[in-house]
Amino acid sequence: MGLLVCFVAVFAVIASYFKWIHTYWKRRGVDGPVGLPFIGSFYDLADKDKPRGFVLHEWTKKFGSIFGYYEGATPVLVVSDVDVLQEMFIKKFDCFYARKNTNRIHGDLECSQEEPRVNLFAARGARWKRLRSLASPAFSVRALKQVHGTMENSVLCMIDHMAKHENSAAFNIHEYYQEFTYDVISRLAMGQAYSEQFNNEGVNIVKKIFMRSNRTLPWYLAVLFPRFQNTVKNFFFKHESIRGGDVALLYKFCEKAVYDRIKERAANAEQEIENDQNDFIDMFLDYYTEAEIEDAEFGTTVEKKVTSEDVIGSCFVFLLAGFDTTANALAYASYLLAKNPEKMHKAQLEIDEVCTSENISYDDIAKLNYLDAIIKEALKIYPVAWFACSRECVKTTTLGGLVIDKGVRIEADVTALHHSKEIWGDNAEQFVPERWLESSAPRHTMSWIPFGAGPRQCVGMRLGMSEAKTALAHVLRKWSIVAGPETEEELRIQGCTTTSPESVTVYLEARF
Ligand code: HEM
Repeated sequence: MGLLVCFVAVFAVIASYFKWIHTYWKRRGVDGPVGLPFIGSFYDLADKDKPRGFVLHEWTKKFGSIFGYYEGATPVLVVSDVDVLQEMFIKKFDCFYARKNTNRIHGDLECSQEEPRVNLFAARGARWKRLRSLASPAFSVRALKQVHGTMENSVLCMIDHMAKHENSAAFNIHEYYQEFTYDVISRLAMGQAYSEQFNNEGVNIVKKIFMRSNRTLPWYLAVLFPRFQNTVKNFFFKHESIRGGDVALLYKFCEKAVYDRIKERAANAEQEIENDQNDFIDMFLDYYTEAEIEDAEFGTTVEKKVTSEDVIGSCFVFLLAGFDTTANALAYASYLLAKNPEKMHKAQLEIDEVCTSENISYDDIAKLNYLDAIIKEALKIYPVAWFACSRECVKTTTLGGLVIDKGVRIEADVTALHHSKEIWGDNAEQFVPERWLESSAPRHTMSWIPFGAGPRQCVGMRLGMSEAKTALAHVLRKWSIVAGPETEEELRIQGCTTTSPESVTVYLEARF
């Protein structure tokens, strides 16, 4: 009996705590969805078949450009007001330098003793600054020009694979883009020597990681008790939503690649042989140390040093981030082109005029303005990585006059921005690449943020854009992408992290 009373009392305390927490926004005069007891809106936002970006957008329509919800015990603010986003992403970056990472359960992301294997995407504070300063040179124009040949070679291999569909039955073009982007990132980041499209077991592993459901016990526990995230992580370490299953398999690839390279470099150094590798691992390992790194406070200068765990974490995130986003962007662009043949012909004319040699150089790509506009427009209509456009408040401050406490998380409703008639006019939701070529008044910098914004904007943006343009330029030079009876009337979009089309079914018609 005594035990039962205790249990009821503890339950009552927890329930009252959650009830009180769930009035956080109301107490501040901010509207929003009610959500379920304890878990708030987590369940609604964790459905793989209804990506959370769509749910958030429905709420924006109902509650306006600033509203709040609860992910378990954590208040989250959703913003689609351009000035408030500018304040958060840029002006007050010092108070919002952490990305919202609730469900990744990575432990303390600023402390290397707590979480040695952090990656650039999840890292915070001075750790993030250190990793970012190491990664950025790999994505500079100079570096991209150097790797353009390798990337174009992967495009040509994709074209060879696609050729079997020429003037033939409809097929899912998305699969080809997925093989292609995984191939590119494996070659650039992991030192894979040759193209391995349709022969790379990593592709299925990564696809499965992106298609995981978030409705799992460790995630429920982590959102319910954010203060105990680390305990949850340690207890469920081998669970597939943390470091088990496909995630463990992918980490194994990265571990092997990094440790093999460390050994190879040590052997080369002994024999005084110069390193001839030139991928991301090698670039990171130029700053390798076996000593433990003590990252200071955010805002202090960072030393360019990495541990093997940092490098493994970064390779892991490059494989994920470099694969899905660009493949999806290509699939959406292809779908829009198939549905809008007149725009496709316009792009083909531009490609024919600019790309007069067999190879398409980095400089040619820079001249393809209409193709650039097509990809931007595709990312406007279908933002693929809105979940990443988020921050966590690390120092209590204000946003748009509203007090934001440390620990509160903020998400941008990217769809609301990209589809806003106020920003883009009456044709906001239509496919109009021409809008990018008009010299009308410049739009607010937060109107289009498929790559995020501010100092934490996507580090791979240039690589993603140049990959997408090179691939589409080669495809459209050879074929027209044509819609037919099998082409989806509307795309079925899924995913808990990124938004991925289930399939994009098109025909390839030879042009010449
Ligand atoms: C069309 C392609 C891509 C899209 C739409 C995209 C989108 C995004 C977005 C929205 C963010 C969050 C930015 C923010 O918080 O402000 C991000 C971050 C990131 N992306 Fe991309 N991305 C793409 C391609 C790539 C590629 C090719 C790579 C690398 C190989 C990459 C690596 C990363 C990394 C490492 C971060 C974290 C950066 C940081 O926190 O400092 N992305 N990306």
